[in-house]
Amino acid sequence: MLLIIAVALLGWTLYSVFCLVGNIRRIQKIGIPYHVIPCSPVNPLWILLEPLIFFILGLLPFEFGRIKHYGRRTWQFTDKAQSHMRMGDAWAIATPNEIFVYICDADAITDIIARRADFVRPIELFTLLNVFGPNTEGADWQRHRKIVAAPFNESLNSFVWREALTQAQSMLTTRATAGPSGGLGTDTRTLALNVLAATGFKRSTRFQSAQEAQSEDPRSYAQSLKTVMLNTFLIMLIPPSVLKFPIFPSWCRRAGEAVEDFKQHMLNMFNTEKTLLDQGKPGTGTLMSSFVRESTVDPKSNKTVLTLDEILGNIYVINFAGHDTTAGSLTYVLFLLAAYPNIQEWIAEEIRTVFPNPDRDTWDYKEAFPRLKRCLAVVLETVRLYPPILALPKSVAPQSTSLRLPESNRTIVLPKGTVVLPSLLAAQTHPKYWPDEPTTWNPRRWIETSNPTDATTSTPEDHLAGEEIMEPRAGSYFPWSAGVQNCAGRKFAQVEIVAAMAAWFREYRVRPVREDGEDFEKAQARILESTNDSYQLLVMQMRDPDSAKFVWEQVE
Ligand code: HEM
Repeated sequence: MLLIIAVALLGWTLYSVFCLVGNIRRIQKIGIPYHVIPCSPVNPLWILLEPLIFFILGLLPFEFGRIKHYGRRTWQFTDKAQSHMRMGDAWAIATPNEIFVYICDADAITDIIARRADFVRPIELFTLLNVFGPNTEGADWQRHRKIVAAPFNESLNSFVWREALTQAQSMLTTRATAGPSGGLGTDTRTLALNVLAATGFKRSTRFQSAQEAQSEDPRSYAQSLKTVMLNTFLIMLIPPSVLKFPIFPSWCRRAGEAVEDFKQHMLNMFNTEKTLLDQGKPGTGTLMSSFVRESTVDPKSNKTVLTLDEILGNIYVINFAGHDTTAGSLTYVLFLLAAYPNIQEWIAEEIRTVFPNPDRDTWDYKEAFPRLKRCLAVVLETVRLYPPILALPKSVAPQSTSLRLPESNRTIVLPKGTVVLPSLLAAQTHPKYWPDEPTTWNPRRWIETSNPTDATTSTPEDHLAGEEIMEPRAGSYFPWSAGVQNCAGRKFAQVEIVAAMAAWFREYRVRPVREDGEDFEKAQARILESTNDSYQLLVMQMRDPDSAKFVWEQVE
């Protein structure tokens, strides 16, 4: 038995070395600098064992190439534009399975995003997302996208606005009464989940602190969704039916059950919508109504436009894509604002000007949102430095394809199957596109004054009215991706975070609670350090946003 295992291991190692050498030769033919790592950082087993592998690697007296840096899934987060500054606008990583080519040339990135037939989404890298139903690309993706994107309109955004104001107000009341306390990460997750459930699926939920939520039925819609979202990675790696086996600890079994509970809630919603539509009624006007309408049989082709599995898959993707991303961004926003009180004052000036009346019921989305440019600048700057998604992989689909790199005035030829990555965080922090302290969080960089007024005579209203959001160069900023495959929920997220900021900062300020002997600078450095202590589960997020303590102080 041991001999069979040893032979299999040796065979696998030799095969990996053979593939790796082949991939190195292919990169040498492309003619770009490269690094070699012995295992693909997107291999699920590698991801699962990452902490153990890096612990063992840390004990070794030598290093395999640059594996300690490039072997981590999140290496881009610490690297930012460093590798591109060292190796130029195109360089590669060779692994036994894939060649990853990183590109940081704004025009070339725009080209990659536009050439959808040449650079396709490698859905084999996204198979983990197929928990409730299939993920798609090509013609199938187009069919889904039309249906998924349809309900993301201004009427939904106005709903998001209202719900986010209500949830943020409740969060503020809870926190202001609690006094100095932690748990901010849990609060922002609750807020984001409640906004998503209410606007997308008409499941209005009252904001509850972590303690209150413990008493809620774990099988309710909100609680099962919360459990699914908190355990997404586990659920994607181990089938939920297997997770329910008694050999697993209770929290794993609960995660497996939550998938079934959530599926049952979605099926109930599906049936309710279907009954309403069958009765000739308009449906509840949610994302589910839109999907159910499309699940009917097309009389021309006699085919169902969306199958039930596809509907469940889409709902999962929206929940997954819309929850962690927005919750994480809200958390970064609050930490960064706590670290930069001057920016709190800067946005508060705008919020008070836009809303002279403190009564939130009078705050109208259509009238106010376009005027909250400083608040939007905070969102844009936060996802510039802390994007939830670090990489937007594309795979070369034809036999080979050429890519022009205008900045270094050359063209490279990429073989079929190469994974090409527009370097999102590198482009967003490269000094060639962001010359002014590119790695410092500074929302003011987003504001241009189109019509400078005389500071001594103009009113704050005049001054604010002259402010415009700066338009970054195409290909140098794409946290929501770009082109036709961009994020369907971009404005949803922006409206939600801006509304929450307006609700919080008109009358309140958030301050870090100082630890023993700390002055403000030390507290600020500690808070910024926790934003940089981030990791990637499915999207980037702070490792421990709950332990830092904050206090909310009323200023008016
Ligand atoms: C800060 C917040 C957000 C960021 C930075 C973000 C970013 C992204 C990115 C980069 C993609 C493209 C992924 C790829 O091409 O592989 C994407 C796709 C998507 N996002 Fe978002 N997202 C955010 C919030 C949301 C929200 C709130 C929703 C919905 C409520 C949402 C729904 C989607 C959907 C449905 C897709 C798939 C689009 C498609 O394939 O056609 N996102 N998002």
